[in-house]
Amino acid sequence: MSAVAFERVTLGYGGRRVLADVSFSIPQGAFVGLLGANGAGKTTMLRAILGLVGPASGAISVLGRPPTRGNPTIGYMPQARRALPHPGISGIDFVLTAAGGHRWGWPVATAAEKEAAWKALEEVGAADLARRPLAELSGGERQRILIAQALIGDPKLLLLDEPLISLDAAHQRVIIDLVHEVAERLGIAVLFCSHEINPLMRAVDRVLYLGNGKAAIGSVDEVINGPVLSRLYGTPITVMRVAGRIFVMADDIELEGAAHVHDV
Ligand SMILES: Nc1ncnc2c1ncn2[C@@H]1O[C@H](COP(=O)(O)OP(=O)(O)OP(=O)(O)O)[C@@H](O)[C@H]1O
Repeated sequence: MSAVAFERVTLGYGGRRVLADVSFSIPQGAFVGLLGANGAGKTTMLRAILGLVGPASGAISVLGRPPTRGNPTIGYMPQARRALPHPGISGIDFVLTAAGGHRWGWPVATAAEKEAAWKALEEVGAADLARRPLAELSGGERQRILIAQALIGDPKLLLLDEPLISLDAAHQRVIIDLVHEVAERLGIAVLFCSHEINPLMRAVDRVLYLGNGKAAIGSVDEVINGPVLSRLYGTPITVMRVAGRIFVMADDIELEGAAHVHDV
């Protein structure tokens, strides 16, 4: 049984297609980098796995079952710009919202919910940060709290939407190593959405690259090369490796990294 399987899946909004006839599968416990240009459909794919966007055609399976909303086997970390309810909330109260310990806006967690929240915070080494307001934390510290929230309920699949956004290279490395270590220890498959392959190279088993409505999956070498990316971008792409880093270029413009902009 795969962690995630897409069989000839088409996704879109209204009549507008985002992905067309896409098939792939992700084994349990695999660490997969989900890449693609702005608007390629990364978030839409995560939303489909969460059961929030239904396929126009084809079949999606998540740990052997069709997607359902509120699936407890999935931990989801939305993009930070969409994630925070209000800045004054403390880390522990934020994590408790995922444990079900907030009702009508009040923290009325049961002992079991509190225990689950502190356990998740400890998994990511964030228990010391948890009583501080999220607004006071650095970007890297806040990402730890968001990852802790995604770990509530002992998921078997983690969907992380751009956890590296607005982090410097050193903090990116810390977050990737943390997710890698926790996922390996707990046997969790990870779909790690990023706009750049380089920071992920130390952790990924596979890359799932989206573009032009299509997807390619495989090792870094199998996917991040001129022929495959030219197909996904619909334009001639050159892939260069310099000092262990990969540069994806169309004409003289670097496509990954600098070209990928978010309104953070
Ligand atoms: N709720 C929606 N209704 C209509 N169109 C949408 C909706 N959400 C996303 N889209 C469109 O679907 C396409 C894919 O968007 P999506 O957010 O999945 O891309 P992405 O790869 O995650 O992009 P980014 O890297 O910018 O976050 C885009 O063209 C976007 O405008």
